[in-house]
This record gives sequence, C-alpha cells and structure tokens, in this order.
Amino acid sequence: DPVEDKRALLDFVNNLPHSRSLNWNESSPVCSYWTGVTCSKDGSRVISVRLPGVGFQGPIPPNTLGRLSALQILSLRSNLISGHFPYDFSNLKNLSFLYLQYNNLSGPLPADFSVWNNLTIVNLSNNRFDGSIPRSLSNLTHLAVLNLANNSLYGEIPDFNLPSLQQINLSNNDLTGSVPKSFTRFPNSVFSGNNISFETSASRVPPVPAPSMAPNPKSKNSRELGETALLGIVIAACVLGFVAFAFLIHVCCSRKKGRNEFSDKLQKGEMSPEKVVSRTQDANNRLVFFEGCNYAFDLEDLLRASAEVLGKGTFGMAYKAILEDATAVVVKRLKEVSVGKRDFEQQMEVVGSIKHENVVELRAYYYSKDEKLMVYDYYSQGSVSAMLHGKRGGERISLDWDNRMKIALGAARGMARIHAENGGKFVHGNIKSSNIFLNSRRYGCVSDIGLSTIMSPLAPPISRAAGYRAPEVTDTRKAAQPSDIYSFGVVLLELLTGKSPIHTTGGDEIIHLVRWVHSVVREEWTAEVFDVELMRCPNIEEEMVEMLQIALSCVVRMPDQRPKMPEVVKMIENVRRVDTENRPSSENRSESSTPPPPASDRES
Ligand SMILES: Nc1ncnc2c1ncn2[C@@H]1O[C@H](COP(=O)(O)OP(=O)(O)OP(=O)(O)O)[C@@H](O)[C@H]1O
Repeated sequence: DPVEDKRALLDFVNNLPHSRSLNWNESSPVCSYWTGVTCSKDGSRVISVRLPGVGFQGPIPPNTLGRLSALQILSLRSNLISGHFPYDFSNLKNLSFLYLQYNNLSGPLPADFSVWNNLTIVNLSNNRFDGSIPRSLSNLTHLAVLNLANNSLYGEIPDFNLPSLQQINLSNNDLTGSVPKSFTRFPNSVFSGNNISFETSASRVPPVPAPSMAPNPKSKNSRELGETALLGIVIAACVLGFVAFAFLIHVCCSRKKGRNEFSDKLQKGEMSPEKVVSRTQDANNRLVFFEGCNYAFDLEDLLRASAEVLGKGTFGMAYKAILEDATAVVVKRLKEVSVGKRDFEQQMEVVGSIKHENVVELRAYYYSKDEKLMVYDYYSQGSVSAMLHGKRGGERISLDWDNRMKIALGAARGMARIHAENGGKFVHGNIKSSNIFLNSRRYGCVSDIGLSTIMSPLAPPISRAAGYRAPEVTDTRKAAQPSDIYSFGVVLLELLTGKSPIHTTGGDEIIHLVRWVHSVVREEWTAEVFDVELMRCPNIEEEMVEMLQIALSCVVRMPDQRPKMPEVVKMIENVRRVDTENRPSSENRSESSTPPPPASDRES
C-alpha cells in the first residue's frame, strides 16, 4: 500500500463531510479496494482520484489531496465543494486531468498554471470563480480542453498560443473586449453570455444563435438545477420548436466531432426524452457498485459519456461508453425485465459476487421503473464470435490452435464457476461465442451471466441463440445446466470448425452446425470438419479430434447424458494443459514444412 498517499486520502475524507459513504477503511488495501482510487502499476503511488457526486460539502481540507504528488487525474465534480481553489494543488506536478466542474468554488483561479505543465483537460466550469483568466495558461503546451464556462470571470481574454487546444468554453462569464486572434478558430457560441464584441471576419464561423430559453447562468438557481435541468430545458425548447435551428447545428457539430453522448443514444432509442429527464431526476435510484469496484461515476456520467452502439442483443442494446478519464465500460440496457426490483437486485448481487478470472465481472447495475442498466468492463479485442466470424464486415482475427484451446479452457473454467453458484444450481442460460471474451492472459472469459432468469421468457426459436439452444429448451423454453453444456459444446464446435452455429451455404440452404458436424463425422470424413485455418498448425490433429469428441459429448440429445461442467474442464485439460505447455511447441518441430503462426498469435 502507498502508506503516505493512503494517509493523505484518509485525512481528506475524514475532514470533508459527504453524503454518500465510501468504502475507504484504514484496514483495506487502497489500490485494489478503495472506490475511486487508482494506483500506479507497481502499487507504490496513487495516480487517480475520481469522486464525482459523492456529496462533498465545504472547502477541500488543506494539506490533504495536495500531498498526492504523483496524482495524474483528479475528479471531484458534481459535489458541493466551496472555498478557494486549494493553493496546495500546486504540489500536484503530474496532474493531467482536472475536473472540478459543478461545485461552489469561488475566488480567483490559480495565478500560476505553469506548475502543472502536463495538464491536458481542465474543467472548472459551473463554479463561482471570479477574477481574470490567468496568462500563465499559455504555458500549458498539452492543454486540449479548457472549460471555464458559467463562472464570474472578468477582464479580457488573453491571447494565448495553445497549439494542442481542441475545445474551449468561456461562455457565461463577465468577460469583456474581443475574441483574441488565436481563438477565432472556435465558434462564437463558446464566448457567448459575456460582454465580448465579435468583429466580423471572413474566417469566422457564423455565430450559433443562443437558445431563446437558455437559463440565466448567473442565477444561483440555475447552478443548483445543474445539467438535468439544462437537459430538460433543451428538450422542452426542442419540442416547442423555438431552437430548432440551433439544435440542428448543435447536432451536426457534435456528429462532426464524433462525440455521441450516451443520452443522445438513449433518446434515439425507444425512450422518450421526457423519460430520460424523469429518470435522471429519480434521486432514489443510483448506480449500485460492487465491492472492490474501482470505478467512480454516476448515472449522469454515463449519460454524458461518449457512446458507441456495440450491438443489439437478445436482452437489449449494448453500448460502449467512454468516461471522462478515458475509461471504457460497456453499458447494457435491458429490455423487458420480467422481475420486480427486489428479485432484480437479488440476482444482481449473486452475479456481482462471482469473481473469477474467467468470468466477466459485473461492475455496477441500475434499476428504476423505466430503466435497467448493467455495467461491465470493456473488452477491446471483441468477442470470440467477432474473432471467428468477423463483425459488421470486419476481418476475422487469426486464431491458432493454442489460442482456441485457451479460449475453450478458460470459458469451461468460467462456466464451472458459474454452475457452482447458488449451491451448484446456477444456470447461465445464454452461452454463445458473442458472450465469450478474452481476458488479459487471452483465456476465455464468460459474460452475460444471470440474465436469462430475470428476463421475459426466451425469445422465439428463430433468434440468434437458436443455433446454441439445446433441443429440450426449444420444446420447454426452460434453460438448465445441461442445456448450458449443450450450448458450450456448440461453442467448441465453432472453435473447431470456424463456422457459425447456423449458417447458409451458397445455395441458401440453412446449415445447423451440430447436424452438419454429425453428418460429416458419420461419413468418416472427420478431417473435413476442421477449420482450414487450423490445418496450417502442425501436429494438432490428435488434439483436435479429442476436442471434437468432447464437443460431441456436450451436444448429445439426452440432457442427462451430457457431462457436467467440471468434467468438461478436466477433459479439456487432459487434451493438453495449455497453461503448463506440455506439448512441444510448433517451433521445435523442425520437420514441419508448415510455417509457424505469426508471433502475435503465439502464447506469450
Ligand atoms: N464487455 C464487453 N466488451 C466488449 N464488447 C462487448 C461486451 N459485452 C458485449 N459486447 C459486444 O456487444 C455486442 C452486443 O452484446 P450483447 O451481449 O448485448 O448481445 P449478443 O451477445 O449479440 O447477444 P445476447 O444478448 O443474446 O448475449 C456484441 O457484439 C458483444 O460481443
């Protein structure tokens, strides 16, 4: 533990009243346990503190956070922090991201910004800062985003030369004079709400008309209402058509910049804007985080995050959301949850308690009448399905035999862990290759646990899950552990054949993978079954045939004849302990004329 940093954080939290409790105990490890805190790789220093919306009230106690001299990210936004900008933050020489927006900070901005020469994003908007904009900001050569909007800053805007600056917002202050030459590349709207004269010049972007219903930023009330109210006002204005033009321009601009806010996505979905507003206003419903989760964000953060649609699954849409500190999370928005709040919460608690290196951890969830969300880590390499079959026209990723064995073994171990839950009765209910990801050691890792029990009865048999569904589930619509084994067997067949569970041939004929494999094997053409890509790997035929036998034992018709998950794990381990590497590697087999797989595909 970084003892000094821990002390500084405890001094901070013990001396600043807050309404949400934090799991910061003296006895627990800071780096792996404390909410909102991230340490350096070697665990020697705290490098990030993110505590938005914790309800901190009052001035930041001196000589607390200022002692975290290795800090790179500090987010205390959306609290009720008052007082002056802490003078001892000048010790935070490594600070790159500073988010203090939506607080009640007052007084002048720090005179000397040059002490933080790594600063990249500075957001001090929506406070009560006054005084002038410090000239020293011009020393920040990495500064990409500067937001000082909705304060009481006055005087002229200094003419900085900030080559990295991509976004600036100085709107709604008391600034005077004219827009300096170096900032004429930004739209007039970022300077609006000041006493600034805009000289007309051919190079200027035409001014964006201010929404006629925009709140008076100087009024205390508007600050207290915060973003939710703004969102509501904007939506209301849209509905009334008063600002259609401004809104269109705004949408175009944000599209251009590639930023699609998660809330936008929600609005584009089936949810009405009114519902979004009412939902964000529902103070009783908060994101619930699981113990040991290091993320610190709230629902508003998620709604504000840049989001990308990952896809529509059986249970709703999945989005990739990038939080302000560049953390990527996956948010699943569940449709048609069939259970009430209590059952939902109980199921989430079970799922959230499953901690295993081969199970994708549920980080947080959210339940309200209108909205049910689940938050997971984002797996940048995509799912095994995307790797095997390519996704949305993307290339399929080359997976050699070692990779596939590790995926199979990891997923089997994850499944065995899941089946051990709830006194050995827990059912996954939706095993398929798009729900399997690769962990940091490139072993399979199972996602989407526990959803099938809280959702409305299974989707019609035509759905994408059909190829994975055991025959008895098609009839009874009820998943059980043996049907999970069947689905897992289909995933093994996918890994062996490289084919989707249901696919068409050139002649539009629909092929069911299980039936196809059975028919080929029956004709004793077993070798024809395997993915041609695997044929490049030397000396693996025996292992492939053994894996094929395991897969076929999982997809037998009678549920009680299928092996149990721990047995499947043992059988795969017996084919080859990929993790102990008891098979000579392909490089050592010089007799082979086949070239070894590319280095990136090999086990590290
Ligand atoms: N944690 C994650 N990291 C990266 N991508 C993810 C993550 N979770 C889901 N995805 C991807 O998002 C897309 C949609 O996922 P989702 O689980 O909602 O649907 P699905 O897997 O296609 O079907 P189902 O809902 O039946 O599981 C899929 O392409 C999936 O691989």
